[in-house]
Amino acid sequence: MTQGTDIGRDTTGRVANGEEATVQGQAEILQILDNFVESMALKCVVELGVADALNSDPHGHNSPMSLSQIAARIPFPNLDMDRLSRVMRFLSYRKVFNATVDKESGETVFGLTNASKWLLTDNKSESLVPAVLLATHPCAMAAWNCLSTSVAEGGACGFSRANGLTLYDFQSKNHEYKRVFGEAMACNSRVVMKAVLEHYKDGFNDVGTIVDVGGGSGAAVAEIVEEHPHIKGYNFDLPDVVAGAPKYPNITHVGGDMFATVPINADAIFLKWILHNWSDEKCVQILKNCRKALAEEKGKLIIVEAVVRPKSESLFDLEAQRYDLKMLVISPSGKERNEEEWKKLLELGGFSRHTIIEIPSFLSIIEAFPS
Ligand SMILES: C[S@@+](CC[C@H](N)C(=O)[O-])C[C@H]1O[C@@H](n2cnc3c(N)ncnc32)[C@H](O)[C@@H]1O
Repeated sequence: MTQGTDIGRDTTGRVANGEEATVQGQAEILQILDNFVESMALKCVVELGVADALNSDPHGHNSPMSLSQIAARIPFPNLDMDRLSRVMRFLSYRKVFNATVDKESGETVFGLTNASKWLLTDNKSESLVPAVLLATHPCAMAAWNCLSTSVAEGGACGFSRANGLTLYDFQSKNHEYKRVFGEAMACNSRVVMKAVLEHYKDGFNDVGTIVDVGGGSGAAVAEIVEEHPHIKGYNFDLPDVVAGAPKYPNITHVGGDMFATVPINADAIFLKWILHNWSDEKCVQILKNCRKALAEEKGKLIIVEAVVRPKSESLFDLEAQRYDLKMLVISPSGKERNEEEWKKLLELGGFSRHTIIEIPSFLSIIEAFPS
């Protein structure tokens, strides 16, 4: 019988000493390389509605379900049960679902885990379904195939190369993609705002007026004001964006251009997921305009953005690193920044002092104060 050396194992099945590091390296690359399998399996169960099926027990017991019980709750009459069982076996191995054997029937039954609860569609502030659908959308995936060309040649980003138009021009022509993109942004905002409101409560205590610069529909500032009713809120965005924004109590929509001026004086400016879209030069312009609009004594800027860290030390550090490449692929100048880059940018924009506050999210809060 062939001894184990040709497969990198000794006779006891242990990886042979001399080859240990090489085999370990192979396994590490395979783990990174095949991460797309997890993404696509997530997409599969989201599109089939598996988590919702597992949550659809009319008595609200959420008891584990066999494959056929899941299938009965999925609206696809030609479901291939063998394929579904393999997808479920894999995602249970990856701890997205909890697979156990039912003592009475001997059948494998599946239940939700803390991870798959985020795949429920009706769990608005705790759902990542729209994020799954955007990340795995064919137009988004095609952009990644142009990553190497965009790095090798510079110029257009992966998204423009793959889809023929910049992200925003493409959305104006492709309404399905625009909807998927918009829903993913709103999903991200709901999830992040929950963390901001729960973990930055005191940060709003001494704020009388707040402006959300690039606030889109105004949903974020509306949530802040709802939670802190002593605050008067303004939502500032491009004129055509605020023209279509819904009305919220205690919120005034103001249209304008943040590169020209922020035309409202305030105690605080909220800047969520704006600066990562722009080059350093453009960011400095925005920051200087925010600085001019802030109260001299107690004014502060509340930035909500990723902070890229060199090593994985907290739950979300990998996601912040990944987001930098996501920005690289969809935008010619957008990027995520590390602590040093934030410090430099803020100083150039007129904010000499800042504190980074970690919240349970892949975004952090950066409180910045005028000099
Ligand atoms: C990525 S979205 C972020 C929206 C929101 N802050 C959030 O976190 O969901 C960027 C926003 O910046 C706005 N924006 C782009 N250019 C702008 C400008 N020159 N002046 C004001 N707002 C602008 C866009 O309309 C959009 O609503």
